[in-house]
Amino acid sequence: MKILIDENMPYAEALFSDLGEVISKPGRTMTAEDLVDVDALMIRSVTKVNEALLAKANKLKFVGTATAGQDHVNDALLADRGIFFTAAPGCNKVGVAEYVLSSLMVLGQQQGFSLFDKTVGIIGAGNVGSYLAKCLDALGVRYLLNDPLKAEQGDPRSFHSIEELQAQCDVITTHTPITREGRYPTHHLVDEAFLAALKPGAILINAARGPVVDNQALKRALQASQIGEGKHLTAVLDVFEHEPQVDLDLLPLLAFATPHVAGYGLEGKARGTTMVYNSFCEFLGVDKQVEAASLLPTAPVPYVTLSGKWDEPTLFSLTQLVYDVRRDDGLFRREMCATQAGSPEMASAFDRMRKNYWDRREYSAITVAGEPHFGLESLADLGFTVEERP
Ligand SMILES: NC(=O)C1=CN([C@@H]2O[C@H](COP(=O)(O)OP(=O)(O)OC[C@H]3O[C@@H](n4cnc5c(N)ncnc54)[C@H](O)[C@@H]3O)[C@@H](O)[C@H]2O)C=CC1
Ligand SMILES: O=C(O)C(=O)[C@H](O)COP(=O)(O)O
Repeated sequence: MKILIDENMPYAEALFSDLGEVISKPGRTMTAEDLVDVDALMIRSVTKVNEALLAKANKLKFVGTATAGQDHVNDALLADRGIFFTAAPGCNKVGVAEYVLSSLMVLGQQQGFSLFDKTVGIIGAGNVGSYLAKCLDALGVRYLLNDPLKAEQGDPRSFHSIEELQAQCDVITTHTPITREGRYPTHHLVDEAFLAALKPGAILINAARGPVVDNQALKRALQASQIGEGKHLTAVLDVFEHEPQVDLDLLPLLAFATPHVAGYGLEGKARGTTMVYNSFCEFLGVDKQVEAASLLPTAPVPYVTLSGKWDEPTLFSLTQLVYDVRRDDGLFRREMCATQAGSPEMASAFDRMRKNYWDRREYSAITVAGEPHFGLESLADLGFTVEERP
């Protein structure tokens, strides 16, 4: 059996080699030719599964994407051809939420505000949005959810309109799929009118898909902010319209910019790979299942002892010890600015940074020890592993 995998899928080569012959290729440039005689295809978000890719897929029975988003896969086409399809919903929700928290805490330090005083608007209350809400609950930060689809499905949480978010929220963060059809399309959900309706000084974060935000409208709004006109907006983008190409006029206007790595924790990638692997084993009727946690190394700083009840600066230190968005932002700007807009070098640099991504961890990789009254419960709710000491 031949199994073709994206080379940017940690742990996949070792796991899938147990089941067949593994061929590993860059996901973005896979072609129809690569699928000749291939039985199973394991991908990430950069491989478009469409008619063109499947043109020579004479043996393909299984496609697995180790990602939450599925917009790169024509699932109806796979169903038509009788090819089994599986994804990894929720695999990287923790990484994305921790990306948002890092961005907000660093911005708080830079701009002189406390996250605890802010109201956060979460658009899209699925796996990522709900996990972020759980983290904000742990910290006691106010938030409003917007998700008309969940509201219509009878989800018992309290949902708010976009207008309410725009009027009340200091931060708006998008966690929807990219959709162009239906009653609630998300393509350019954040457009000129959306931006114009935000509170002055608002922060916008997009770690969903690039085209959820109209990048040209955002650029105009940020340019206006810079010359003292408009709303004084701040924007953080992990995803871009037309990536792996990046608008070099937009880049300097962003507070933080990263190459689609918000969900790139090692835990999240291991979950994505194992979810697909476990599903493939079930599909084959092979009695094997792998726990993502069993694949993970110990974190560089696995244990921290608190000397007292945590406060905001301590929370900052603890969370940034795990993930500081400035690390990715700095490298990304250097890499992008060394290339020409629209060039193949820019695309290569974008993908290289993702392929060679560092071993970023999630909060759970650190055990925080302290006395029971040090506020360990909130840290546990935020995702840290905690150890109570008498
Ligand atoms: N930057 C990154 O590294 C990552 C990006 N993503 C992106 O984030 C998206 C969300 O991820 P998950 O939460 O795991 O997906 P999910 O499918 O669990 O949740 C998406 C939510 O968005 C809601 N939604 C759809 N259209 C909406 C609209 N017009 N307005 C408000 N809400 C709407 C849905 O009802 C659903 O509850 C993914 O589809 C993917 O595109 C996901 C993981 C990592
Ligand atoms: O899961 C998703 O959806 C994502 O956006 C991925 O985290 C992006 O990573 P790649 O699949 O492009 O490596």
